[in-house]
Amino acid sequence: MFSNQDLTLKERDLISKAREAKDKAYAPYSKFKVGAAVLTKEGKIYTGCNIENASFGLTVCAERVAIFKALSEGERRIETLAVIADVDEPVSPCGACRQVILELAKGAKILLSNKDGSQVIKTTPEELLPYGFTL
Ligand SMILES: O=c1ccn([C@H]2C[C@H](O)[C@@H](CO)O2)c(=O)[nH]1
Ligand SMILES: [Zn+2]
Repeated sequence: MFSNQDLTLKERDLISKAREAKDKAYAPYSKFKVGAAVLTKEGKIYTGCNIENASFGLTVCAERVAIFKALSEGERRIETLAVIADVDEPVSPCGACRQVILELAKGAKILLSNKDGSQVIKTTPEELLPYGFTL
């Protein structure tokens, strides 16, 4: 476990971009706002927030929005993914996102932050989804 001051400036910046994205979350049902930010190997940043729907199963998580935004702009090399939510302990991506991260953010550094960055977990796609399914 790390805290903000143990992180590089780049890592801190990515977490603060994720925090800004969190404020744009559309989460009228759960009221649980999540933000994510992807940094590509070329240095571009794509952000995402969770977007819910009255048909609950259609909800898309912040992580997937950020990753899909990057991929849809042609990006294929994700260096770091940061995720943040207003929680005391680092936010934990759902199973669906873990599967997507394993395939689309292969080799990336994953930063999972609590609300104020006082607790940050640095992990990997493989650690998040051991024995994950791939083709
Ligand atoms: O890592 C996570 C965990 C949850 N959510 C969203 C999905 C839903 O909108 C709300 C409550 O689960 O939070 C995310 O976006 N990312
Ligand atoms: Zn998810």
